[in-house]
Amino acid sequence: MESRFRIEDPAGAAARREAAVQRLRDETGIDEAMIEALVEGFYARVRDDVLIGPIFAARIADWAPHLAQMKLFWSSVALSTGVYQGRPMPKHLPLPIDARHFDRWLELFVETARDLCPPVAANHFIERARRIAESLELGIATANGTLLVKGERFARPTQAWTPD
Ligand code: HEM
Repeated sequence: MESRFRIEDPAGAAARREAAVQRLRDETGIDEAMIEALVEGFYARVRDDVLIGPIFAARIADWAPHLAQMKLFWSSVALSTGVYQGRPMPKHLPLPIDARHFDRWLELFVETARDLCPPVAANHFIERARRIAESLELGIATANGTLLVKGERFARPTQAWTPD
């Protein structure tokens, strides 16, 4: 009855989870201080960016809670700590964004990770950021009535130029 024992052994499950988190910390060198520096550094660049900065500025009045949430998110994503409880998809579906915005977001993320983290850690963050960005873009496309095939990108129709 190995499997029943496991289900009824929350202390054992917690210990196994803790060991898995520790393995990820050891393998990647990622810790809370690195996540904090990455998140702070990344959103400083985002806020200054002409393409995606205004999208955040229009929606985030108080950055402290957003940054705190993003640190929990990256702890969960990079180290599987489970400390982030949110759902990113519904927050992004109403945003006026497409492939161009995701490309810029990723460009800034890659630059920041490479500047602030050793290569193994940077690659670990970047690989996960790419996967999540792709799934958010896919979700946004679907919500806008476009089914993307693998490798296809979501482009909103550009506004026609009119003289004023
Ligand atoms: C064009 C790209 C993106 C833009 C403009 C964008 C913008 C935003 C904005 C404005 C919020 C705050 C929403 C709110 O609180 O109402 C937000 C939240 C968030 N974003 Fe993004 N985002 C982008 C891409 C990404 C990507 C690629 C990831 C993950 C790798 C991500 C992860 C998150 C998370 C975890 C939250 C917090 C959700 C929560 O409150 O639980 N975003 N984003």
